[in-house]
Amino acid sequence: MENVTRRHFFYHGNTEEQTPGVTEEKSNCHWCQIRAFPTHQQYPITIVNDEDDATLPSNFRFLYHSVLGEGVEAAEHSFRSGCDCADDEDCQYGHCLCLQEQEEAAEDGGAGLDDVEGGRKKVYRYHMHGHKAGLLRSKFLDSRQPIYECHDGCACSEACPNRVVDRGRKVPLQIFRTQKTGWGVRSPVDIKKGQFVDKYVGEIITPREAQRRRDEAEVAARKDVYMFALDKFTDEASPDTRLRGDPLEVDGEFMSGPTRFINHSCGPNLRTFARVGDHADKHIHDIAMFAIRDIPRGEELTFDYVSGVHQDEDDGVDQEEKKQHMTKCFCGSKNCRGYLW
Ligand SMILES: C[S@@+](CC[C@H](N)C(=O)[O-])C[C@H]1O[C@@H](n2cnc3c(N)ncnc32)[C@H](O)[C@@H]1O
Repeated sequence: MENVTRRHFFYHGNTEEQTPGVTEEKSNCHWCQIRAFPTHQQYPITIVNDEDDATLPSNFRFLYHSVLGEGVEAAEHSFRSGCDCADDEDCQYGHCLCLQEQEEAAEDGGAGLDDVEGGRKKVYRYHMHGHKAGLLRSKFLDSRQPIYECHDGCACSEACPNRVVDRGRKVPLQIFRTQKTGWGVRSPVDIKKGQFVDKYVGEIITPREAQRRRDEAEVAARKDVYMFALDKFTDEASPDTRLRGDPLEVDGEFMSGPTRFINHSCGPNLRTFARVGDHADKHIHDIAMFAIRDIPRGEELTFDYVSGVHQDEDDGVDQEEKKQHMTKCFCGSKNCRGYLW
């Protein structure tokens, strides 16, 4: 048990007057932090270690939502907009305001435009009906296009089929001690191909702050594994000035959710997707993780840390010399590339 948890284990219900320091202890306790998640009863996060005496880093704090760092702001209310589809069924066609750019992106990238029903183009990403409802459709599992969803600024209901990430995580997760790669994550329930698992949350920071943190880190690449650039909509020609220049980044090293403990695999079972709700918040878009195949309960969840990043083998540096400074990959998959970075 973690020291801080052990200290206040018997004083959970006590007030500060009864047990001075209890408030601070609770706020630093990982168990109290995950118990405070609104999804705790239905989809709890658990932490187990059957391998050694390690505990989660004491300077780590669980977050349910990302927090905005200094100099980072969400859009003003007057810039916000949502769709006006009064009928949830309508949020699958190209005329839904939330999906209009998805249609354009689909035309650009070739993945997305779909069936035409009664002359109306269906552009939704998720299965809408039947036992697959809510699952990302197979043809998009390889897509690099962002996912556009309806949100609380829309006229459709909370049950709208195009609000999968918006409704949040629907699977319990367990952070567990692995044999070779520190902490990892698994689920005590089966996860279906195309199912949304969770978002990567953390502190959203400016590019300047991100660079400062990299410079401060002993090994920049080691810091990089906790940082996600929110660059999906970066465009020098964008009329939205927040989308020009270097993007904001999410740092999950010291504040994040359970996905911060997901390890890398060269043959992963999850993939990350950029997801946006209100289009005014593209600069702080979500990083959403979906299963790319059926995952039986208990199997470790993994994603490819360097997916889509071109690694040049012939960069002029002696490969053997380079390997001495690289981190060995223990993913064990048959296509393992051997090194993390
Ligand atoms: C984002 S963290 C994942 C959680 C981490 N295992 C922990 O205990 O906090 C990334 C770090 O986990 C380790 N790791 C993740 N995947 C790995 C792999 N396939 N092989 C070796 N180490 C891995 C590396 O130390 C890496 O810097």
